[in-house]
Amino acid sequence: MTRKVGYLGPQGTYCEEIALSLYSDTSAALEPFAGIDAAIRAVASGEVAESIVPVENSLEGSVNITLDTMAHDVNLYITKEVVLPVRHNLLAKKDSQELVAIVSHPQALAQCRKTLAKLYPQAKLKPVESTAEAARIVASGDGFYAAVGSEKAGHIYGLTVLAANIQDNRANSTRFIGLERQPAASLKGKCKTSIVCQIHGEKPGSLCNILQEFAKREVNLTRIESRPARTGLGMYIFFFDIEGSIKEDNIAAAVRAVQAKSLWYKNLGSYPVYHL
Ligand SMILES: O=C(O)C(=O)C[C@]1(C(=O)O)C=C[C@@H](O)C=C1
Repeated sequence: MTRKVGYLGPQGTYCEEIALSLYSDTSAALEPFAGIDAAIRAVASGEVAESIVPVENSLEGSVNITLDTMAHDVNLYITKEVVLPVRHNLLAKKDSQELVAIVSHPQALAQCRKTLAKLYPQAKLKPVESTAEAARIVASGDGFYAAVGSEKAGHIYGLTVLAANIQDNRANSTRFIGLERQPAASLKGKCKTSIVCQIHGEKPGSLCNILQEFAKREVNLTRIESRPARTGLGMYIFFFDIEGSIKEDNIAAAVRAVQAKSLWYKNLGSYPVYHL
């Protein structure tokens, strides 16, 4: 049976670019989804074997819907991480008018905020589900809108590039993850491990106490992110990204110790890291 791989669609998103680079030489069938949460849930329901979704951008930080869906709504494993340098373009119809609005994924708009304010101060910024959906909307509109997206999205939807490289920072890059129902089969090369937990937060030093489990075993963390626990105001869950795989004894021991000290804990898996 053909392996199905979901991504945030429609055709022409950065998620699709990642999926194509991973699976173009195989028989995987790529399936677009209208939202990040829909792409993730499709893995949990068995509709697809894997989905590719964004998790963090170097300028704008976490993609919250990805973190929240993984923590609260599904039980899936991260099986790969792919880092993509993101170069945004302003895409419009050939006969475009003075721009009334610029549409895109909220993360993409935020990554270009200063540049867009300088170039088109009059234009309103309108968030939509993805950069390619923005290009599709602009292509079917009346010429008063432009989209922030990839050059490829411009080609697909027949738009011209009004301005290239409009991200506010040259180092703009996004981390994408593959999510599956089983943990990664192979852990070769550079790997990371992710966990999420809720800890007893009332006592002073609670977070420090958890962090010491990593420090005393010389386990390096690459990221800590907190999100609302959804159990009350001021209650948080913490995501930890760890350098290395769970096959390493010190990491396995640190993770076990953190689990034992947590009110709630979820293993998000160990996975290889790739750069495009
Ligand atoms: O809309 C897309 O093309 C996406 O793949 C989503 C997304 C994101 O959510 O971060 C991915 C990369 C860019 O950073 C901007 C948008």
